[in-house]
Amino acid sequence: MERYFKLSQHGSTVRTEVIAGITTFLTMAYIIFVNPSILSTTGMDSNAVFVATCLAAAIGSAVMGLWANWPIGMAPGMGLNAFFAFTVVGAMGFTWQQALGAVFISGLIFLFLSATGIRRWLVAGIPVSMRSGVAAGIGMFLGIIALQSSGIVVDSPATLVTLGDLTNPGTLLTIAGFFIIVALDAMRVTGAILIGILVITVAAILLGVSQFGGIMSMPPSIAPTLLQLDVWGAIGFGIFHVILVMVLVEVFDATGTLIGVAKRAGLLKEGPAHTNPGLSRALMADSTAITVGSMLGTSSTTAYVESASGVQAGGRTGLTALVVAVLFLLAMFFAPLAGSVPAYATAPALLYVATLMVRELAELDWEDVTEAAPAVLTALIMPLTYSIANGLAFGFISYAVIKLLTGKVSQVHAATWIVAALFVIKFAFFGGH
Ligand SMILES: Nc1ncnc2[nH]cnc12
Repeated sequence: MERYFKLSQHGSTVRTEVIAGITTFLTMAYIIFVNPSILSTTGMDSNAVFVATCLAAAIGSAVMGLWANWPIGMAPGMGLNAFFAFTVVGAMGFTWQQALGAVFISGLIFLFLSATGIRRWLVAGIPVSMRSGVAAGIGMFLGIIALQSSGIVVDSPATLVTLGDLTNPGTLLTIAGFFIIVALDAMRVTGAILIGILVITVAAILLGVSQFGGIMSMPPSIAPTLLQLDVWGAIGFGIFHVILVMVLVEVFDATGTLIGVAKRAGLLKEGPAHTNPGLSRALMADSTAITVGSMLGTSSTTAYVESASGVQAGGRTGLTALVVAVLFLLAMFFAPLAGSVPAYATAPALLYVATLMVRELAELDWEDVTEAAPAVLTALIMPLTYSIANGLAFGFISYAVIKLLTGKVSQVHAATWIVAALFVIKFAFFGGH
């Protein structure tokens, strides 16, 4: 284990990695309940999607751990599942089988881009300033997920967002959990985040704020979605523009998350990011998981920003991801137990990590607005449109345009132009979707 994962070389131990893996899993586990509820709006069997979600997350996280040796959990992504259910099937009228076919093809294209040098060239086109913007934006994205799921921030017809009901017991538990985690982590207590999550879970159950759902249940059948993808139907029905959007969002969602979380873990120190062997392998793991996931019956799998919580808990190697994988497998049998951890308990962990990741903005050269403005825009758009890929899109487009207008075109990488143009085309044809 030590030799395979190079634990001591990364300054980690088996114990730390296990704690990190449990921490990341707990912050991601909501997806095994949320994904079936979103995808079943297309007519997919929600029990089968539950199993497909657990298996896709387990396989993706295992490949990430064993092949890339990075501490990053994978699962079907939010945003990507909504695009699948509400846009491709709901609004455009494709069948869910054809949509799965499109996910499969998008995974193969992503794999092709990763295996050839194209993906590396695309990553090289992300300016250094924007990389800080990505990490900070991911922090703020975690922040809004936490603030919303805990009820601290709620929607408002007048101002879009507003303060929630701070007398709600669940919301108060989140706030208490945040203070517990910050205090424990400041005192360098091992497993601070995990302790915080568990303390709030127990308190929520004791106070009757959330229910204890039981421990075990047998997994349902995956047959209704297994190998149901319709690849030829997808091609035949002219779904190419859907595939293009999927590839664009998958590549930049994954790249953004991987760069942001790996930067936080100190895994991107050597050399430029685009030549980092870990990143190449991580993206191969990502694209493989997308393809496998579509065969099982779920929308695109991606690297999870919530992994930043395990990194904060000390996770530095693939062993963390392998622990996440094992827990997703177990979750098929322990769904009631996993469901007993309420959002109120994981929100404080995500909120704490959010506060840490925004620090990346300090790396910016604030004297040069042609660098700072696109980076800040990248960061702001991520939480406010609930999408990492949208943040990158705004960053790329504004970077290119601002450099053009200020006579600094020579500083713009060719890949930046191409990606900016692709995103403009995407927005022109798909609007906000
Ligand atoms: N699409 C996504 N990208 C990264 N992390 C996520 N966590 C949940 N959905 C995600």
